[in-house]
Amino acid sequence: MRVYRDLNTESPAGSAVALGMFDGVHLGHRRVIEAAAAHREEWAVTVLTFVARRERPDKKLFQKDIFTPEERVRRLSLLPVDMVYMPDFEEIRKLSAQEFVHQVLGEILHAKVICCGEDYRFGNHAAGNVELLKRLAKDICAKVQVVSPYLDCGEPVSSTRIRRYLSDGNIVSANRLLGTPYTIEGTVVYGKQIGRTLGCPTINQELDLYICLPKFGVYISSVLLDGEEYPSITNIGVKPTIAGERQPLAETHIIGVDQNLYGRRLTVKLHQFIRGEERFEDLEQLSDSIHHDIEKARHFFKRETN
Ligand SMILES: Cc1cc2nc3c(=O)[nH]c(=O)nc-3n(C[C@H](O)[C@H](O)[C@H](O)COP(=O)(O)O)c2cc1C
Ligand SMILES: Nc1ncnc2c1ncn2[C@@H]1O[C@H](COP(=O)(O)OP(=O)(O)O)[C@@H](O)[C@H]1O
Repeated sequence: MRVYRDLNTESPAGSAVALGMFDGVHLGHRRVIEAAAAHREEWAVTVLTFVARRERPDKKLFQKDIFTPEERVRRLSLLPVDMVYMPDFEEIRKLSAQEFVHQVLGEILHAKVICCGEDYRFGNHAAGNVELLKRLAKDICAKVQVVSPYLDCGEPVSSTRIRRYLSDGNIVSANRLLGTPYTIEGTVVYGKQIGRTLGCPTINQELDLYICLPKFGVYISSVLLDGEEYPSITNIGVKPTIAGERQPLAETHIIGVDQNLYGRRLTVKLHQFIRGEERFEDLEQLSDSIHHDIEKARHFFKRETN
């Protein structure tokens, strides 16, 4: 899969284009991509998305994304996609609806088939809708395929729903809608080296503050290490029991591993929320609670394998 971070490269051939933000690359997004991928024998399967602005001019944050753009690309790369165009939003923001279809979809992507969801908007001030897309697509001899919303429990699967589940700690529902577990990816950094004194060393990963963080608390998780998946337990939060700065971290104890992991880039999958983060009276109470959490994780994986 080739990834272009701007619109300067013309598609070498005709393409079946999936349009959308695709934040989360959830089950609904996959339907749109599958609709484009159904034309793979004939056309290159191309995802046209963009990197949203993170701050407003007044420095306030826009709505946070589920995943970083890098994670979005990684998830897209697991699907039948040949090319991803992911320009900065600024590059397409000013284009009128007609310019977007004629110039971007027509001249750059050579779109032959255009797939999108019912609520897809495009062009300056998001003025274009699916009806206008169908009309303008005729000018470039492309067909439009509108994919109806994919439902879960009778409700459309949406990035908004997933964000809400994440902030409620409902990781099971978030994972169901994502179609694959929510992940945290990052380099292992040094902490205060207290973990090992509690009998629970943890890999510490910094969290991107521009993404929608899961509810602070403890999660049953797993870590992919040298091609093998290990059970683990993760705390996401600011560890209020420990004095010091309050940068949110993901801290994960990997069960059955004793290895120096500093500097490694690792992926942690979250499976189940077990409790909120607490401020304990002392380190002994914290340690007791962590060991209780580890037991719960062991039990969870024992059930999974039986
Ligand atoms: C399973 C688990 C649960 C945790 N729960 C809490 C908690 O409820 N409150 C808290 O302040 N810290 C919690 N922590 C974070 C610990 O305080 C932290 O891992 C420990 O102090 C070691 O930090 P270090 O990596 O800087 O050495 C938890 C860590 C783990 C692995
Ligand atoms: N089972 C394990 N799970 C997580 N980290 C481990 C494990 N065994 C050894 N380690 C190593 O120990 C380090 C964590 O020890 P810890 O005392 O918590 O230090 P720090 O405060 O720097 O995170 C990890 O970064 C990793 O290199």
